[in-house]
Amino acid sequence: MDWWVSMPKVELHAHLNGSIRDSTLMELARELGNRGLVHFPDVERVILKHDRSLTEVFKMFDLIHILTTDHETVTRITKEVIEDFAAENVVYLELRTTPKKNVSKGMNKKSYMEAVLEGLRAVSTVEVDIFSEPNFDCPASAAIYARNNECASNGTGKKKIYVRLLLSIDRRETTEAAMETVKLALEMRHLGVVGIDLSGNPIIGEWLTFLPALEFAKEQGLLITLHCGEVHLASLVCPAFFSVTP
Ligand SMILES: CNc1ncnc2c1ncn2[C@@H]1O[C@H](COP(=O)(O)O)[C@@H](O)[C@H]1O
Repeated sequence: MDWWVSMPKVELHAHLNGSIRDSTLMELARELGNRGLVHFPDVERVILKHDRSLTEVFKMFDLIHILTTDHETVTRITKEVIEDFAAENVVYLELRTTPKKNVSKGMNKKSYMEAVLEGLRAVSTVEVDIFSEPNFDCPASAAIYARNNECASNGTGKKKIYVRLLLSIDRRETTEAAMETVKLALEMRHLGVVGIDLSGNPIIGEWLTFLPALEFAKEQGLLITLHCGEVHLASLVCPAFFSVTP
């Protein structure tokens, strides 16, 4: 195993829908293609393209969101993403995702997050710990070679990954929708949710739209992460972000 793979790692910036396996995206696209809902060759081209511009990145996310609209798929990608990070010896993962509504699939923000939690429970290659304080006192290698090691989790012989969740507010959302996400995060605090993220296309939306929800989150003790500075114009409002001291 390459040393950089075997080295225990902390991943603090993973977007669920930005971490899906290409093979899964292709499979989902092919299924929708077979049902006539997308034109598979076009989707395939987008998925396999490298060196995307920022605009193309956000078009890609719109496409991915078309492929991952139902609860089962959200559960599947969550499971796979955790297993993939664990396979690369990530021992602590902060996974962020935007709770979504999709009336045609009977999905609301809460049921979306329940599907994510179901994905955490479905992970089989590694023990997922969303509750306990991370303990990195065990030798780093214990996280990797947990078998027969007293640092191994509950005698399962599996290595362990600590996972914490952040709920993202998409810059396309309204103040009310942002507030709904914060309230959901508060409701799910005992389930590994530690914070709120503001993300999405930086040229869309106004900082003031999200401020009430972010201030409320902060008052309630949630941690906050903010995407800022990806494009020059949007960078100009970054100093305002520090009023909520992420
Ligand atoms: C390039 N840098 C970035 N800047 C800003 N937002 C980003 C991002 N990369 C990803 N996202 C945000 O994460 C969503 C996908 O994951 P989820 O559907 O939430 O799981 C994107 O739609 C976007 O809102």
